[in-house]
Amino acid sequence: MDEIYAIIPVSRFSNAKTRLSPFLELKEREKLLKAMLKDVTKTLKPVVDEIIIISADKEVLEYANKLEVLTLVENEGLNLNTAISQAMDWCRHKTKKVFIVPSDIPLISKTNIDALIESAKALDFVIVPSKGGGTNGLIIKPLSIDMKFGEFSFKNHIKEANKNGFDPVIYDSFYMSLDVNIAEDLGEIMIHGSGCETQGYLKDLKIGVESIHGAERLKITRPD
Ligand SMILES: Nc1nc2c(ncn2[C@@H]2O[C@H](COP(=O)(O)OP(=O)(O)OP(=O)(O)O)[C@@H](O)[C@H]2O)c(=O)[nH]1
Ligand SMILES: C[C@H](OP(=O)(O)O)C(=O)O
Repeated sequence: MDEIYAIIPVSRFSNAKTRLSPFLELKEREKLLKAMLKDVTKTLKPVVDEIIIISADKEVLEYANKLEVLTLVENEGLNLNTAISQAMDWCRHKTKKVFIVPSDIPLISKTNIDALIESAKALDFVIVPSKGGGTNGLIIKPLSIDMKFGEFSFKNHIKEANKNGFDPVIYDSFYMSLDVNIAEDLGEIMIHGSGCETQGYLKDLKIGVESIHGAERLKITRPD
């Protein structure tokens, strides 16, 4: 039996990062997702036994093949939580642990991923919080809790851990907490993401970032 597999759920390219649609066009959002997937898979490859990308989108799965990871076709009618459960079911007799990771955390390469994986091997439940109350990493035994991705999933995953008798360990990583959902998040990638594929793509788009001290922290710019 292997030690740990990463599971990366990926939505359809046509649904990719809809909250960025005021700022990036559909094709640009697809390219952003591809760049983020490159960063995430490159970071995970050396530290896990397998990476599984699960998606309902044929084109996403074709791209995943190019990244040389395993792919699973999501069953029809599933949502994010049930898709992850499908992937966990597929690997439950193959690996002791799964590391559930979203596709939109390109700064994962800046965190101490070896330390996270090593410490998690001896633990039942490790969770990485995201900005805004979500979950950007979960290391558990396959199917040992119900998936609660969605609104305030960090709090809900902790509840699930407690309900199932696990002692939740919180792994605090600034870089992994930064998922890319809105324009301001692109600014964080411009600030912290040197060397990342994702920053390279945003530079191609000539995305700029300025510090402002108003209702928002960052102003994101782009030439017309
Ligand atoms: N397989 C699968 N992955 C999903 C699904 N919905 C979201 N994801 C993935 O789950 C992770 C977290 O997604 P979110 O940040 O909540 O949403 P998003 O779809 O990327 O972006 P928005 O459209 O802006 O909400 C990302 O890796 C998504 O690609 C789904 O229905 N199936
Ligand atoms: C799926 C959701 O992602 P977010 O909306 O925080 O990006 C979550 O982490 O529960």
